Amino acid sequence: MALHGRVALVTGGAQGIGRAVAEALLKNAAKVALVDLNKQVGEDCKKILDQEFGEGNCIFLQCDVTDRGKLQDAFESTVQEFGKLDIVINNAGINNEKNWEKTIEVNLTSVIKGTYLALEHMSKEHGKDGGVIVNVSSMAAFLHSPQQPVYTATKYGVIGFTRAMADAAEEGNYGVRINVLCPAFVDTPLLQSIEQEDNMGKFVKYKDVFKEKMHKFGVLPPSLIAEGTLRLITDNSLNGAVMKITCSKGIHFHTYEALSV
Ligand SMILES: NC(=O)C1=CN([C@@H]2O[C@H](COP(=O)(O)OP(=O)(O)OC[C@H]3O[C@@H](n4cnc5c(N)ncnc54)[C@H](O)[C@@H]3O)[C@@H](O)[C@H]2O)C=CC1
Ligand SMILES: CC/C=C\C[C@H](O)/C=C/C=C\C=C\C=C\C(=O)[C@@H](O)C/C=C\CCC(=O)O
Repeated sequence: MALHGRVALVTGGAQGIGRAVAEALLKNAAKVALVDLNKQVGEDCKKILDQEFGEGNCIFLQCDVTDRGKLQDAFESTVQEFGKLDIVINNAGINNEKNWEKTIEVNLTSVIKGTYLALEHMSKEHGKDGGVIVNVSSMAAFLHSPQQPVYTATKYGVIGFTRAMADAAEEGNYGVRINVLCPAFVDTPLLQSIEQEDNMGKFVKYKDVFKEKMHKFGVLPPSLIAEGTLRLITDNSLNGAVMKITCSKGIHFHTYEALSV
């Protein structure tokens, strides 16, 4: 899929990885809807992106992705503003082992909601023209994080759901490719949460262990995650792909043993 003129919706688009993906899309002449809970950061981000890429290419929609109605409104507002929808990045995520139910709601349940809403607006089964969905998991799904058991579970879940949906999309001829992104540690505000008892709960006592792991594996720039995301969007051969991005191997793909059924 070429990006020029395409319309993308990015959840968690106000900062971090989501903002880097939005910037990369705008650099390639796509239109972007930033969907984010944080009104101030989102409006500030839009102002900066408007200055860099010109007005009319980016909108900010304040939305809590856990609120299905509000998320549906965000999809509809995006289509109303730009006339169509081609790309959905289900990126919004939190790291909270204290309020772990919230973590499941944001990191997994809302990715499922976002995927189903994306299909309602892009799939040929709904009379639309097709598109691409990228769901954001983590390397925590390959090197599970004892300090983040529920976060880890959500990221495992995103991979399983996305791979299953990719097969469903192919078998059902949805015209939609669905891929999953698994970054290692990335230099975003999310990393600050490991220091907070409000986020880590009883696991906060392991913050030095966590920091050692970050030192060992390194911390990636958000721009590299954006580069990988654009590859998942533009490479028409990729459906059900599990992209890993690490300091040691850069952008690469996880391969699974073929099922002997
Ligand atoms: N930073 C890292 O080391 C890694 C992050 N990831 C994943 O990448 C995704 C983005 O993370 P970062 O950019 O690092 O985090 P971040 O905290 O810098 O940005 C996340 C954005 O999502 C928004 N958000 C949070 N809850 C929301 C909700 N309920 N509704 C709407 N927006 C909401 C926040 O306001 C924020 O703007 C997450 O899914 C995270 O799990 C994956 C691997 C590594
Ligand atoms: C507060 C930040 C919260 C979450 C950040 C992120 O989502 C969690 C990451 C957890 C683990 C990261 C592991 C990184 C591993 C690597 O960088 C690899 O180079 C290690 C080598 C092999 C991994 C096994 C494999 O590739 O299958």
